[in-house]
Amino acid sequence: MTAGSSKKSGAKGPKPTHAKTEARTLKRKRDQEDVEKLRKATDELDTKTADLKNFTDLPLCEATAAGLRASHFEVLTDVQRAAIPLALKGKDILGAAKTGSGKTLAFLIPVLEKLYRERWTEFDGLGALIISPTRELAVQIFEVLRKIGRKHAFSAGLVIGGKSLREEAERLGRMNILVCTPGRMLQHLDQTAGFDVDNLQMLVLDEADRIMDMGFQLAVDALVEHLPKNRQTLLFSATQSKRVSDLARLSLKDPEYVSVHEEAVSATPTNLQQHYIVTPLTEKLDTLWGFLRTNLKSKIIVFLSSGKQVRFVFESFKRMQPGIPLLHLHGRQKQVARLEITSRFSSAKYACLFATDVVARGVDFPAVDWVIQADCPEDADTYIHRVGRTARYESKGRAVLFLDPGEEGFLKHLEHKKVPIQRVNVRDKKKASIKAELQSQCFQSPDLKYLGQKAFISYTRSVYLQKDKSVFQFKKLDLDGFAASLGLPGTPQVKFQKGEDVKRLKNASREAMSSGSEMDEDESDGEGGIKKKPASKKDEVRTKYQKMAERQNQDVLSLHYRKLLGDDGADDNDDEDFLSVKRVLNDDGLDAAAAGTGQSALPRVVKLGNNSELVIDSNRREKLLRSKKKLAKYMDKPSKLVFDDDGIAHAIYELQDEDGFRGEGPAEQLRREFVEHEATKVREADVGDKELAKQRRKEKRERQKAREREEMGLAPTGGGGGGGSAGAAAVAADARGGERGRGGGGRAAQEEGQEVVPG
Ligand SMILES: Nc1ncnc2c1ncn2[C@@H]1O[C@H](COP(=O)(O)OP(=O)(O)OP(=O)(O)O)[C@@H](O)[C@H]1O
Repeated sequence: MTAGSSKKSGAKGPKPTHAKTEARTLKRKRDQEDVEKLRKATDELDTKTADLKNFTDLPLCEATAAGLRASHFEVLTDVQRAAIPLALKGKDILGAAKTGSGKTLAFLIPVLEKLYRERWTEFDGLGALIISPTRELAVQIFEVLRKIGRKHAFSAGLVIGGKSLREEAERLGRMNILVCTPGRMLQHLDQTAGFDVDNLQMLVLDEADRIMDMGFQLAVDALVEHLPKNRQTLLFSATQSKRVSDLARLSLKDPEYVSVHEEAVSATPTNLQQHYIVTPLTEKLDTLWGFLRTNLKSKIIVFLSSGKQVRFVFESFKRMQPGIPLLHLHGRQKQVARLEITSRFSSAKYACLFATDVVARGVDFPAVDWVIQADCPEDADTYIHRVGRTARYESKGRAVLFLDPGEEGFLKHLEHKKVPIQRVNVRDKKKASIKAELQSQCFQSPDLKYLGQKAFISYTRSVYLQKDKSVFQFKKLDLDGFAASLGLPGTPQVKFQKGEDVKRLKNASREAMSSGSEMDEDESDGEGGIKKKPASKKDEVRTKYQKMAERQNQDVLSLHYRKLLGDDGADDNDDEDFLSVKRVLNDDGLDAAAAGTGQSALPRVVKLGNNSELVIDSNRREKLLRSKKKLAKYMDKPSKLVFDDDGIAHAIYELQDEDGFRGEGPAEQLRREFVEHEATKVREADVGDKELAKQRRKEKRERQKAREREEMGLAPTGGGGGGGSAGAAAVAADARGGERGRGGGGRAAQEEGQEVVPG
């Protein structure tokens, strides 16, 4: 019976709720049949012989197929063709394929299919967990998941920190698929009450070798502890390790090795051109500058070894305006800034991004023309991942590695890994030195000089700490030349602790997380990890040099630099730095923490007037406050002032403002009037002066005559008339000459008068 006929007869139709229930039952039945069909097709699929070209050749549910169609994915890539059928069959997979070859879809499609086939609903909780070593990569995976999973009803979430734990925790319980970074996820597993992962069907590790690297080992161990053993596990990377210990750690069951490019002649994409330039460390920035200036219409990523290098090169090049938009990205920036920069660079047509290895892996920036490795990577795997940011999927790309002559040993490692690379030279006419320009920039800006000092120390330190001494030879570094090439006025002193290990330092933050201490996910200058819990002052053993370095640099720390740090505010507690500069000041200039405790153990800043500041962070500086003389050294130079009749201070020379000057008439006329006026004054003064001089000469002569007469025994001559005239002359001179008359002729006249007045 149809709904229409029941209406006609006037009889009541079935209740709408019944219709809904019926429809739902029908749908469930259809879905069940669909799932059965898919399972059968998958079982029948012979992974060795099947001729798979397109996604439509795979046994995929309609929702996944529709998502792929809508995202314009049609033809399978090699790794997708090899991995997806095996994963659909429920196998654990260890997948390795070149950068940009489409590994993301190779694991996301099986994730969606697995949950679909299990008829996963919102009430079943977390079904799949995808782990990425960096936030950038996690965000990207999440975006691809949203695109191809748009027709599915699963809920998916991104857990990468940056929000409060509670905010994230509230949503976690409702998610079917989570994309996360290891540390943050572990935090939730440890701390979020009611977050249940017992049902988890699938665990995916993208960039697995990195995640299994020592920095994340402990986090991953702890994370896996929480997960059910009975799950499917997929591991993917462009450089896959097959370490048995790693596989045991993840409890992989008879994993299938999918290594589609193992037989390939090169480990890097065939459409990637790779070159290296031998350029001494002291000329590296010149070479980089020259390169940028000649490639203004390009999209370029420049990899540097640390966040400090990135900041210095970005800041200094920005001031010199190369003519291409500059961006910079490193692990110490706030998440919002990082995401914004990533999206700006993604959408830019021409731009240069200075970055650390935080974007070396997995990140899929569209249409990058060049990857420049200005600092030599720590190993060949890092090289392969870095160059993989260009020439992705079917596009072309070019990469250039800068090597100091001492680093040419690195080429052997590349050869061993099947990386084809050719030497090129910089054309002589393109060579130009920017040393003088950098020197002038550093001279003008203490902030830049400060960044340069930090860049110098972090670079030399990283070379010193590298394990591979065949490539990284600290002793061969021309430290003075390097410092000069950064524009620094002197060579900062560097001193290292024995037994330091660059990887351990880079990863220290991540290792710390295994202790389960309160922490937030973040990254070191390298790749993803967990922000280190700041060591207490007591725990922190600081060398004499560290203390000295702090003092050396604090005077150049200005407001501007704090602004520069801005989003990088967490800087400097990162790598047990020699130059720890961490000042959060409240209104009265006291360090917030110090003010709270009433102690001066933490640095505080004292304002000295004339806008200068002094950082007080040691007893020596504390004492300095008591001596005005010593303090004067830190103050600006005094300037002379004159006070007018109203007691208002003025500079000795004050320039009339231009408008006022112009309002008084034409400049030439004013000049003439001024000259005339001054000439009249001079003439008048001249007449007076001549008169006075004449008078003085006369008086002198008369005095002399009087003395001569006295000596000859004669009585004074001239009587009243003579005296009168002398007196009269003196009065006249006095009236004329004012002060001058009183001091000279006036007194003479009095004397003469006494002489002439009879006694
Ligand atoms: N089947 C496909 N058809 C067309 N484009 C594809 C296909 N698969 C992947 N791509 C595109 O290729 C690019 C690289 O894919 P993806 O990021 O998955 O590479 P990857 O192998 O994970 O690289 P990496 O090792 O650097 O992480 C992406 O832009 C993606 O959209």
